[in-house]
Amino acid sequence: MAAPALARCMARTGVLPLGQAWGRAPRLPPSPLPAQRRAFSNNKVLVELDESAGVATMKFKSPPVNSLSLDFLTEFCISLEKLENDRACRGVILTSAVPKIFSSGLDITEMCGKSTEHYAEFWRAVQEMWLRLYSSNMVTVAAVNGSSPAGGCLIALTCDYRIMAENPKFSIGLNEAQLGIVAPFWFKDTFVNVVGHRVAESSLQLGSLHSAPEAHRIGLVDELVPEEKLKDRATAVMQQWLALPDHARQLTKTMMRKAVLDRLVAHREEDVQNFISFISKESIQKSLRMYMEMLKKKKS
Ligand SMILES: CC/C=C\CCC/C=C/C(=O)SCCNC(=O)CCNC(=O)[C@H](O)C(C)(C)COP(=O)(O)OP(=O)(O)OC[C@H]1O[C@@H](n2cnc3c(N)ncnc32)[C@H](O)[C@@H]1OP(=O)(O)O
Repeated sequence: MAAPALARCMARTGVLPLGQAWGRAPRLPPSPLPAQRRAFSNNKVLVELDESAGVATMKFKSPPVNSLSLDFLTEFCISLEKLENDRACRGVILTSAVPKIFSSGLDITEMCGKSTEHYAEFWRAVQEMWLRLYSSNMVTVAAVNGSSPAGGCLIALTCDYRIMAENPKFSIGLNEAQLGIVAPFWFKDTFVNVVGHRVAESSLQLGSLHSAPEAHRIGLVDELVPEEKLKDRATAVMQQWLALPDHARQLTKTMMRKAVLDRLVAHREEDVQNFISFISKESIQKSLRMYMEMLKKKKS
């Protein structure tokens, strides 16, 4: 691949190949030192690590809508990898610093009118984000504090647990079909693993965006809480998960997710080529352009 974002990411962070990350020694519980907080930030995400609790909070901060651009995905992977390699961190809470939006999904402008090389680089970055998060040794909790269509929903689905603010105006779902595009098999597999085949089948075909209460009813999110309680509830859930020995939880997670992860790892390049040929079609480009125009018109 021609100087892809992930190659840069690996060069900068010394990231291990995915398979090796699984074989990593179990995390140690944090040492009983006085409470210590560390923070690091880049253009797209802000990370605060509470060393005494062993928990990091990663806040998406890419206004206006936290769209998953190539830059965002690269910075996300770098931050996640830093935490993954930090023995003081056993869990991460993903949330948004942008009011009312968790993430608007893949950045549509990255999929419109670009070169084949760009599509390949972008798609590899999307794959990498999912592979790293789905196989993370850390406990991952999504604190969904806003709308979360498509790729934004995928991020939440990829976590171990989802808590959503109970605002009925917030929606979540894999709405790709509404854009005239198709969620790839690993989006679908992740969705099926959370909500089951029947719900996933109709929701995916209709490209449904579910209101927060409906998302809870179909099991897309695990619980709803008032927005002002979201942070505290995510912290409490995290403590509950971290009360268990890491090695038992990690091995169980690996067992539950391995088949789905292995499927993409085995077909990664094929999946990139499939994305390129699909997204390059003139009919698909036209659908995406029309969708972007519709978003703009909605504003005026
Ligand atoms: C073989 C496999 C092939 C393909 C697989 C591809 C899988 C794709 C996965 C995806 O994630 S596709 C993206 C799907 N996302 C959406 O449908 C969300 C679209 N956005 C919205 O619905 C809304 O913007 C909102 C997130 C609900 C926020 O609404 P709000 O009213 O607050 O903001 P507004 O609509 O005015 O948007 C502000 C600004 O941001 C631009 N925008 C919004 N979403 C995206 C996006 N996903 N990518 C790029 N840009 C986006 C929007 O156009 C506005 O821009 P402007 O200020 O310049 O007009």
